Amino acid sequence: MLPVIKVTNLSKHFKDIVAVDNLSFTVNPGDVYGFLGQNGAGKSTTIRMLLSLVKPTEGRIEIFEMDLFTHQKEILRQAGAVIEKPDVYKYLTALENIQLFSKISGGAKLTRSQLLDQLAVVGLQDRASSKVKTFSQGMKQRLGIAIALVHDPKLIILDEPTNGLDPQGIADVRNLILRLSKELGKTVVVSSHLLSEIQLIANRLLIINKGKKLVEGNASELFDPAETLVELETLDNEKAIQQLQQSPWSSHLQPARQNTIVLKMDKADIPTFHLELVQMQIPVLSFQPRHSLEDYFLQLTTSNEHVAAIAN
Ligand SMILES: Nc1ncnc2c1ncn2[C@@H]1O[C@H](COP(=O)(O)OP(=O)(O)OP(=O)(O)O)[C@@H](O)[C@H]1O
Repeated sequence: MLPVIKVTNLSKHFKDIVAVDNLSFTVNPGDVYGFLGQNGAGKSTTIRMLLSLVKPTEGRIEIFEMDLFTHQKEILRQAGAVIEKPDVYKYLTALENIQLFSKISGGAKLTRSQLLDQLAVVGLQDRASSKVKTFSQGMKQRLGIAIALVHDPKLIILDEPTNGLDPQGIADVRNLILRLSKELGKTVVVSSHLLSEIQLIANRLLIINKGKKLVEGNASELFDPAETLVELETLDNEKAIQQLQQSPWSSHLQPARQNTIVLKMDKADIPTFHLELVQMQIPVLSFQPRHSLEDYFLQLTTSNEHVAAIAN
């Protein structure tokens, strides 16, 4: 399966700020690819580079197996995006807005009924003749997505699409993203600073912090509830790590965080591990299993040690 997006060693520096730092990732056809990081992590800058809105300092972006720098027009013709709040005309109706953007997009001319179908995709068919100024933020967001879809792109890129929406608006956008992927076969890249959001929609995800990749993988593996991270603090961590490295648990060791040793294991193995720590006479100060990736994500994105460990 050839990737839809292949990013290799991408970096962006704004003077002395390193917004994106040697980032590589791939998005496959049909993915809902969650792009996760806290505020300022570099998500928007990366997305802007994918859309040719910002020029990379270094690195390579291939989309649909073409180099973005040499095939910008061909690529962007097959991509749709909503970044920040969608720019819609509030004194025009939803239908007039989509008509206007359809003309601007330069794609095939769509009939009124086709445009209404596009509004139906985002659940706005009943409000086609309402002026956008009467819309909730969530409805405007969905209209923005309808506009991004008007030229029938294969790839949709959404930067924080649920930001500022109420719970109903969030659920509507989430369901829409799932439909775009499952029913219309689109590849969707969606950024968020909330793992809980991404967790519900993405089949693959990338977590970045300070412009660097922390984790990339299949959601089913990363969200596996049976997989647990055990955080361990001992009287002498260095010695404990040496002992663990010489034990059958060595393959479970993860990059250490501040004062803790981290091991990844199946939930069912925790009692045995606990017992063996005692048998190895490791003086444990604290022992904390963490079952949720969310917790791990919060730790990861605040831990410089982990970033350094991964980079090395
Ligand atoms: N045009 C710019 N000039 C200077 N610095 C910039 C510019 N754009 C982004 N940055 C910096 O790059 C870093 C990454 O910003 P970016 O907006 O990509 O992060 P983000 O993950 O999208 O965060 P948010 O969710 O808050 O938008 C930040 O430190 C930001 O201040």
